[in-house]
Amino acid sequence: MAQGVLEVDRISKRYGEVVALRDMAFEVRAGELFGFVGSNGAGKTTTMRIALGVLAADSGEVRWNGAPITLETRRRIGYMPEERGLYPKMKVLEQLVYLAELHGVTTNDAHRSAENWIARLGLRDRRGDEVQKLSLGNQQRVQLAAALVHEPDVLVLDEPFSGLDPVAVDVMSQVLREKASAGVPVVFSSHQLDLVERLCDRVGIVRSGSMVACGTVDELRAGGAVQLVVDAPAAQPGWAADVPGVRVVEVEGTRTVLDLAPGADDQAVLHAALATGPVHEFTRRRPSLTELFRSVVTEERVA
Ligand SMILES: Nc1ncnc2c1ncn2[C@@H]1O[C@H](COP(=O)(O)OP(=O)(O)OP(=O)(O)O)[C@@H](O)[C@H]1O
Repeated sequence: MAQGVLEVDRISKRYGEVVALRDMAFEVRAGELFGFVGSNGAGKTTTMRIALGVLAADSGEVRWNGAPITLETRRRIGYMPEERGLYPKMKVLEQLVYLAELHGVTTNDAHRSAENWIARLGLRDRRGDEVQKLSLGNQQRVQLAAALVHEPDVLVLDEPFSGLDPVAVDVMSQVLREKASAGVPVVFSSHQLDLVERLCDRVGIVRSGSMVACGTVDELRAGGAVQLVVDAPAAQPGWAADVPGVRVVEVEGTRTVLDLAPGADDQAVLHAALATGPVHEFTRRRPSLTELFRSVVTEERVA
């Protein structure tokens, strides 16, 4: 039996004519922070709702520890929905205690845990305020506390970082890292790819309802095209256009970033650059997660 693993096994889902998910598959292991990325409408929220059991898949299965998700397992998942689901008129502490109790925590433990997360997430001064009176960022901190207050075995978070200030981003990152280190599988969606790249053990890129790339950031980058960064201050636009197997990705001031097709000759690029004048930098590198993501999304638009 797969212990401490959340498995999403070829789930499909249609909304009428719209195919939201097509054989979506991945797993999140104990102790792992998994970043779930994809363009708007790619299917992230639908996947998370199905994983939590609030939405049924047309086919496929989500398993926790090798068994299909049941009502009982659902209680052990900490979920942060995209449309934040707090009671606006309820006070912060009261609300967290209530939510913990709903998950089966005793009143004493619920108080202890709620106070702990309130302190940890910088909400001490706000614990007696109605949620609706908090700023959006603080409401989001409460939402994270709500996902954590019953000390869940799995964390599924839909865009937990959106709208947070940099300090709150750091606190959120630390909490997620700690939870993962304590053996909790953590999956979260985000459009902040630099953050995902920095934070996650593995990343899944979703396109049109399916997983199109999945692995560590290094594995994904190793699968991307080799890039060259060339700083040739005297070069005119189009200086590399005649070199076979080369595509200009972007121009940053005097630096040009180029994709090299397999088998393309980097020395031919160097010759073309030297023909324009001095060359101050000539570096091979792999694409960043953001660049990989862009190329996946571009393929989506072309397809
Ligand atoms: N209740 C619904 N009724 C009809 N279509 C829906 C419904 N919910 C989602 N969809 C469609 O399913 C597809 C996947 O949507 P989903 O919300 O899962 O994407 P997402 O990756 O979370 O997007 P975003 O990054 O914008 O939050 C989209 O085409 C969306 O329009």
